[in-house]
Amino acid sequence: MIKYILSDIEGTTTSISFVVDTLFPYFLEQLPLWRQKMDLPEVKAQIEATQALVLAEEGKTIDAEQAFDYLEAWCKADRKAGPLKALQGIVWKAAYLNGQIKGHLYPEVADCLKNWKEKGLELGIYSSGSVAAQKLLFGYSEAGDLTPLFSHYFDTKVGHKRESQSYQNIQQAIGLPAYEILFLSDVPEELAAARAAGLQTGHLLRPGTAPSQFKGYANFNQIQID
Ligand SMILES: CSCCC(=O)C(=O)COP(=O)(O)O
Ligand SMILES: [Mg+2]
Repeated sequence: MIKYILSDIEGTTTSISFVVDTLFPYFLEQLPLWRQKMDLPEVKAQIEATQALVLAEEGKTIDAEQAFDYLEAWCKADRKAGPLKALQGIVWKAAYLNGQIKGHLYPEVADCLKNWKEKGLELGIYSSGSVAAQKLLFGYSEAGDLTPLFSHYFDTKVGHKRESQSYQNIQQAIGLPAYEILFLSDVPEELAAARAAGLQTGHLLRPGTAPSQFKGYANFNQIQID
């Protein structure tokens, strides 16, 4: 019996277009201003993390300006790199707080999440977006503040989404048997990794997503929890 629903964000609760056509352009537009703020501790930490990642991956030592160039290029390439995701969360914060951006949700998502919670299920999020960015999206969503619904938020600090060890780490953090956790995502490789860790899986087939070997659902209303 399912006791916990763990959901992906982009392509599952939220359209890919919101991320690619609203969030990423806002980040890229604001990035030149943040180059001027590279001494802020939270920005400096992500520059240093970018420098460490480039050194590890390419054996190259880069300065802070070059780190910003990498972050810009990674955003344009939709690379799910930890320092980029952390900086995006920092940059997006102002736009959520001043109402310029509201987190997109597919129409049935908020009500389904509330119904599941009322039925006694626990809810969690696992996304490549940073935990801070996840809380902004659900805290300032089109359906209001949904953050009280969630017991846990996981990002790639727990591991990458296509690796089964990440789901084992999540299962241990949640403290329920793996078969009582249902993971929802639009990406079959993520579902395969979750299944390998013993989780149940559901493939969200939002417009533009192709079916796979995993049980598919056009939207959250189709997911029956007994
Ligand atoms: C919650 S932050 C906005 C989405 C984002 O940047 C991202 O990388 C989402 O990836 P997901 O793992 O939710 O498909
Ligand atoms: Mg996704």
